[in-house]
Amino acid sequence: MKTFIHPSILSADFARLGEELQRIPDADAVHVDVMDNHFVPNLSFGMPIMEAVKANTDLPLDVHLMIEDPDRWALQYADAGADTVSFHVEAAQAPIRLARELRDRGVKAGLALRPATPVEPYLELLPEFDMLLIMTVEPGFGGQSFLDVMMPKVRTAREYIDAEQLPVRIEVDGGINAATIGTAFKAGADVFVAGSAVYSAAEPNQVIKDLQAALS
Ligand SMILES: O=C(CO)[C@@H](O)[C@H](O)COP(=O)(O)O
Ligand SMILES: [Fe+2]
Repeated sequence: MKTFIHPSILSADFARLGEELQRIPDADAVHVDVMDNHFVPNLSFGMPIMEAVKANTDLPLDVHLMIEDPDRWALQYADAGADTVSFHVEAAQAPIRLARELRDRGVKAGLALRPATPVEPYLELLPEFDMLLIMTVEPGFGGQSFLDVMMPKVRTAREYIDAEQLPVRIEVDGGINAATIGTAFKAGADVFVAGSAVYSAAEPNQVIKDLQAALS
């Protein structure tokens, strides 16, 4: 199975964002965490920073919206040059309509689940999506510990996606590092977000290479 490492710039130095983006040349995409202080108890950044990120990297942008009312805001991120826009099903009014609007714009649609949200009710929606984002920490902050208890959810999703032969990736987000990535991979994930593991290191790109090596 092809795998993808997506560093999260949430743990980057925002004062030097342009340079930070140049420090991860072996990343498969940049994970962009948008938080509104309502859906999660933290505020990160919105469209101006999204535009600055877009202007300072050629890597695809994997946008993770942790916001209320994504139906209202998600298309702006698509129009600003996202490769993928993931929104939380707990916050969306009309997830299928929104996924179709994103895909109509040529942008991949991702369905994100908080840790306490079961996957089973949403499996049949997956043909409408390109990615399932399974949170492996409570959304809101970088640097938290990986939740092993999410692995049955990843396995359930992997079994369904394989049985139905759906071209849907499974992204795990939160607490991914050299010690946890193998657990998530064995459960069936193929996209791995890593924020603090990458950006707290002296050489972020070496961490990306180490994570890739751990998967091979
Ligand atoms: O969406 C989120 C947090 O809500 C993540 O994308 C974090 O940014 C990942 O950070 P680490 O757990 O890897 O430090
Ligand atoms: Fe994220």
